[in-house]
Amino acid sequence: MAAAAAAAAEASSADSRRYVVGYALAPKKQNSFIKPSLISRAAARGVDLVPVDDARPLADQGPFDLVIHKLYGHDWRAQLQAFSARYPSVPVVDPPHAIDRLHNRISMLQVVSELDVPPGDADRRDTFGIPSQVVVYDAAALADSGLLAALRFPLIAKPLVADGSAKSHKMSLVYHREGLRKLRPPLVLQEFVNHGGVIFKVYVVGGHVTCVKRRSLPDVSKEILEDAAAEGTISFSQVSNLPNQRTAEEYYEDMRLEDAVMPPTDFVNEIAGGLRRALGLQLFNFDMIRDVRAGDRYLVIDINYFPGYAKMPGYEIVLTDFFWDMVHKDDVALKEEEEQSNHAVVK
Ligand SMILES: Nc1ncnc2c1ncn2[C@@H]1O[C@H](COP(=O)(O)OP(=O)(O)OP(=O)(O)O)[C@@H](O)[C@H]1O
Ligand SMILES: O=P(O)(O)O[C@H]1[C@H](OP(=O)(O)O)[C@@H](OP(=O)(O)O)[C@@H](O)[C@@H](O)[C@@H]1OP(=O)(O)O
Ligand SMILES: [Mg+2]
Ligand SMILES: [Mg+2]
Repeated sequence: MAAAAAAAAEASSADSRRYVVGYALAPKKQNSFIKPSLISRAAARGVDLVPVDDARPLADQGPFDLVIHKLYGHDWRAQLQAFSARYPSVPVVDPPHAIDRLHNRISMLQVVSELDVPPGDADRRDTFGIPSQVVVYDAAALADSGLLAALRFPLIAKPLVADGSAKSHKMSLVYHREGLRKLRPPLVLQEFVNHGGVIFKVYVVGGHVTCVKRRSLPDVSKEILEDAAAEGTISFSQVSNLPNQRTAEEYYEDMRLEDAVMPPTDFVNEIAGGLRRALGLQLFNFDMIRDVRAGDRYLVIDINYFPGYAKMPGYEIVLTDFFWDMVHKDDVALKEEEEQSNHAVVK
């Protein structure tokens, strides 16, 4: 967005016009995202956040200048369609068909493999990709050694479907082949990559990108891998629950999150921008780990729609800016057109 056009649009909105953002979120998401600090920050810029009433048709509500949502299902889709038919110029963030791609852990990461990111800085050696993985639809396939030939243990088994249910977050670490027997397909078997116990979470909000570091699963030691008597499988759904030879707590005492080096900002921004374009989404985050075997190799392991933004530093400002940009899209485009035609006249 041209800075002058944005400033002009903002100045002209110093009038009393208020904008309404309708939000349709599950109760848990509403509690974590619609904080008083966000409501007041947005209100100060003329943007009011209003809940969508799930007992009434969406198209009968409003008027809204923007709709944001994280709800699924046939009925909700139909409601969004009816709304867009009645108010074609009101943006709906994000389109359900684009969100769908993130509900399957294969299609979710396929987009990373297909990403066309420019090489950027010629000196940069950092590369990115995804861990080797296969999809397993049934128990018979788990016994198929051909299918697993391409993978090296340890593996992490993830439910194929990533629909936000508690079940879809249940993971297992599988150290040995026998451990596979306990698993329940459909799932994705992905190589577990040692990454120093630190994960990078990259939050995308329209054109804004923030990368933060968090604790992750500890590395799997050589001793555990070589211990034939060790448990074949360990299940977990939250990293903090992970049992291990050394408890996660002991491990984390050794590992100082502050010491972890962040990936280069322009590298992260390019991946984030590429994903935003390829996915056609404005609100998502992705998890990235750095392979300890090659310090300049990064792997994207997860992409989430409308994640827990309240954990992102400065989330109120970032989200308010995004809402403001979305409700002023037309003003800004108009100003830019005007500016361009003025330039043309001066020439
Ligand atoms: N291939 C991998 N190698 C090493 N660690 C991994 C790998 N995949 C996942 N992990 C670890 O397991 C955790 C959970 O995996 P993942 O992020 O795929 O699950 P999720 O349930 O979709 O998470 P979220 O809560 O972010 O949606 C990661 O945060 C990371 O700590
Ligand atoms: O709030 P929700 O229920 O949507 O939970 C989301 C959670 O945000 P929260 O922090 O608000 O719990 C996200 O955490 P961060 O990656 O940002 O750390 C991430 O785990 C998403 O995958 C979850 O979405 P789901 O996949 O379960 O739909
Ligand atoms: Mg994750
Ligand atoms: Mg996820």
